[in-house]
Amino acid sequence: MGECIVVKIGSSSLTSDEGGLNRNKLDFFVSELSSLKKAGYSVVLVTSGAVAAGFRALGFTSRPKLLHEKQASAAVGQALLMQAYQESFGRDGHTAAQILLTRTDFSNRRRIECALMTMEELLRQGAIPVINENDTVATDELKFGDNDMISALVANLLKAKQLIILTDTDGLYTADPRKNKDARRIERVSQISEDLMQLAGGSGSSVGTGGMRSKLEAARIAMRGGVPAFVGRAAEPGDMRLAVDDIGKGTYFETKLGNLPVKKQWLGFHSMPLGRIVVDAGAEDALRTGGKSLLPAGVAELSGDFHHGDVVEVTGLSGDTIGRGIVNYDAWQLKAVAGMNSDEVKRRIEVSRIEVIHRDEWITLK
Ligand SMILES: Nc1ncnc2c1ncn2[C@@H]1O[C@H](COP(=O)(O)OP(=O)(O)O)[C@@H](O)[C@H]1O
Ligand SMILES: N[C@@H](CCC(=O)OP(=O)(O)O)C(=O)O
Repeated sequence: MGECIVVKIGSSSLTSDEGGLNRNKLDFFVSELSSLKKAGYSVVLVTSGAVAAGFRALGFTSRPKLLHEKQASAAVGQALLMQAYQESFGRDGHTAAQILLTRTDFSNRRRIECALMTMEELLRQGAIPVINENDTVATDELKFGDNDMISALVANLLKAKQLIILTDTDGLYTADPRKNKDARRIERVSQISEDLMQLAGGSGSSVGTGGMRSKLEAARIAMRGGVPAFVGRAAEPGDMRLAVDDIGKGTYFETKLGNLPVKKQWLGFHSMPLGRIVVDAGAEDALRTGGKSLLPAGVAELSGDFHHGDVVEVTGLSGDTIGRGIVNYDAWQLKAVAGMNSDEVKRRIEVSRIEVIHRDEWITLK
């Protein structure tokens, strides 16, 4: 099994504003992916396009807006999309395998481990997992919406060599290039700051959803998981290979961090925090740079009805997120001892562990 490359293709690259699949474009991407496989890489495809491929067949004249209309369109379009990939990969001698995932699947450790084992087995057998969000069952509040984030989470799970997010623009510009002719491309990014996020706008087409902003959020998660990312375009034969070889038409997001174990990925990216703990400046420093556990003395405030074993989000006094961890106290216990030194805590309450969050059960996020 070769090094793994996760490639995400957006609706705007596969369909037109009027809806329906553009088979020529799809065949082009498939031949690019086949050439990566030929070069020895394992390839995972995350593809959008189900809604855009399906809405016209149901009589809609443009991409529908209501959730149930989009879900119905996706039910039609996902089958069309998959049929097209199977035919096209089949012609190149490859087997395509459909995997549909929701946010709920990612937040359930057993389910996501099953999905990971399935993907690994498919790759071992030389097949190409083709992933999309399971649109027909994803509820509005819990929807990823676009596939940028799914592609980053999958790249982290598979500890991929690289995440390639293909879109209709050749990378991140200093402003939306559709609206600002003077916008310049940013070639390399080593940290995604809030200022950089401000440069990125929404979608430029009526079929795409996330825009550049959701691609930056995805790149940030991939970088945190130790996977470098590329956001750009593949329009000519060989472009995808150039992207992998570090000379593609787009923006590279570099990372010096190592891959995260699946347990830490779950904690950081998939778990649902049930409470919030605000820590003082000393504790913030200890968590961010010292690799230390959080002790009751550093707790300034807390909210939420959490219990021992639950995941909580930790913020600094300014309210900015620092990270997440598994808490060793019930909320009522921690309220009673917040800010106290450890000897005092032991005199007042009985806890299995003095650390509020042990460093082994902690991940720094920002
Ligand atoms: N700073 C920026 N740099 C590049 N593209 C941007 C920027 N801000 C907004 N965009 C828009 O993001 C669009 C790509 O996102 P989107 O339409 O969601 O595509 P996809 O369907 O591939 O996910 C581009 O067409 C562009 O108009
Ligand atoms: N799961 C949806 C993705 C919707 C979408 O447009 O996403 P994207 O093109 O990645 O911004 C679909 O297949 O239609």
